[in-house]
Amino acid sequence: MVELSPVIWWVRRDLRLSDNPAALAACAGGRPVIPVFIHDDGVARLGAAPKWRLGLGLECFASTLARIGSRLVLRRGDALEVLRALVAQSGAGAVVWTRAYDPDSVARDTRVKTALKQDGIEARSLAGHLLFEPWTVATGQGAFYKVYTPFWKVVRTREVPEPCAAPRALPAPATWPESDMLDSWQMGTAMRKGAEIVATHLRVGEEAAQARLDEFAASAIADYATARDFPACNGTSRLSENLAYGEISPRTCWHAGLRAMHEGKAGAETFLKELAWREFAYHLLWHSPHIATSNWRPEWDAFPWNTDENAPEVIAWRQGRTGMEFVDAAMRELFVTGTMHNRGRMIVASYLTKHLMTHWRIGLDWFADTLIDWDPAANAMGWQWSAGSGPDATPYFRVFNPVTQLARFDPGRRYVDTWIAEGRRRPSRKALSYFEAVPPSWGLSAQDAYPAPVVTAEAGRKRALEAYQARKF
Ligand SMILES: Cc1cc2nc3c(=O)[nH]c(=O)nc-3n(C[C@H](O)[C@H](O)[C@H](O)COP(=O)(O)OP(=O)(O)OC[C@H]3O[C@@H](n4cnc5c(N)ncnc54)[C@H](O)[C@@H]3O)c2cc1C
Repeated sequence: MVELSPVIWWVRRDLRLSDNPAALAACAGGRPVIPVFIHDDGVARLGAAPKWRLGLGLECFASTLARIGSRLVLRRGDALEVLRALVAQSGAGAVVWTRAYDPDSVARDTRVKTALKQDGIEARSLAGHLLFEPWTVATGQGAFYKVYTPFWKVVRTREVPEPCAAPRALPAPATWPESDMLDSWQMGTAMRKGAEIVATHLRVGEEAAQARLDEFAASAIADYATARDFPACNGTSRLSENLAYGEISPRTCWHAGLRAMHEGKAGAETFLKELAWREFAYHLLWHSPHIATSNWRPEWDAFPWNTDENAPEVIAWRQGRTGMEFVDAAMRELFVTGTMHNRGRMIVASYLTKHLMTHWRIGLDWFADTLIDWDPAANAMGWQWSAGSGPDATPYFRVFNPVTQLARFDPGRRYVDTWIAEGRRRPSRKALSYFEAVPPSWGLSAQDAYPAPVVTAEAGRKRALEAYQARKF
């Protein structure tokens, strides 16, 4: 019997079988499916933590595929060259993938699609990473939304299709193309010894992601609207880690939120609103890709930001040694767990860009290196929102005071006591693990004295506001 020509499923940030339209499209015609992940420049450029976490996700996804009689082929190189070589080796007639929306991926995918079509290969990209394609949400005038609230008003009433079922099997080709060994990619090299510590906080893979969603929807979602603001509470879903690698689909999360809402769980609508913030971030990135690299409002180019990433106060910020407990606790949480509570992200970003008057790009780059849930859209929007330079941003003159924020959102000081060791008689295990995770070259010890503020809340605010008032725009 003549074997049907295979379909290549180009796996990217969609490490799941359930609700994966690209996976379904690949096996729809009963042709053999060759799942392939390509380590290209985009992967090479990833920061230490997301690259390492991606490697763990790939390992897990390869086992998922093996359980249904398939494999994950790993190849390294330029995406188009790799795909062309695979087509030639396997006789594949089609390539399918899930769409990405960041400018580099869009440019690469456009080039790949055009070239494959010219080669006579069917090349199809499908939705799957978002609830709504960014170009399908538009104002009455056909423009894109720059402010979240009207965006939310439009998308909240939209029908989100139910998640689709996972394929039970992916037909295997008669001969599997050769594959790199994942270990040879050394995805975790830049994490050094920190990996061992961060690893204890991860939940990797599709099953873990679904379990996380189920647990959240069964309990914490009810109090989410208030508990989500208190970093000492386990009040949020923590799904950003899995959404970042596509280990769960946003539709699956959305429908779990809708069900919880219909069951009368009070916090469910707020959860849907947060999922819509993720959509909004992609909406902005798609329509104004420069948000990832430069001030969304160009007048901010003239602002006197500090751009020296080695300035002592910036080093103190990165090391969680600013002397501002809320800021330091959050920066240490980041280093030990690979994530940071949203309240912490807003406070450390405000402190860096306002109290320390440092360019948001320095913070954005640090997050891109250290966050296991790094997301190109949410990170860019979060930093520009915090700095005041973005669309729908918090105004620059609204300076988060890290001292009053602490009193308000960590009234029992559980969060800061969890993460700061210095000066405590019995520091927590997590606070101590920070000193195990950091590079020895930082020269930090739990026995050090806790530092005095590099800039106090009042002095930093005054300096930031003076600079803002003296601005030429
Ligand atoms: C400076 C800054 C940088 C950020 N960088 C990232 C990043 O790199 N990756 C990332 O996923 N999020 C980022 N965020 C957004 C937010 O902090 C995280 O999504 C959230 O803390 C993840 O925790 P969770 O999964 O428990 O969220 P939950 O509160 O359970 O929310 C559910 C989901 O909604 C989405 N969401 C929630 N809040 C936001 C938000 N403000 N913006 C966009 N999506 C949101 C996330 O996908 C999240 O998983 C950033 C925020 C700021 C202020």
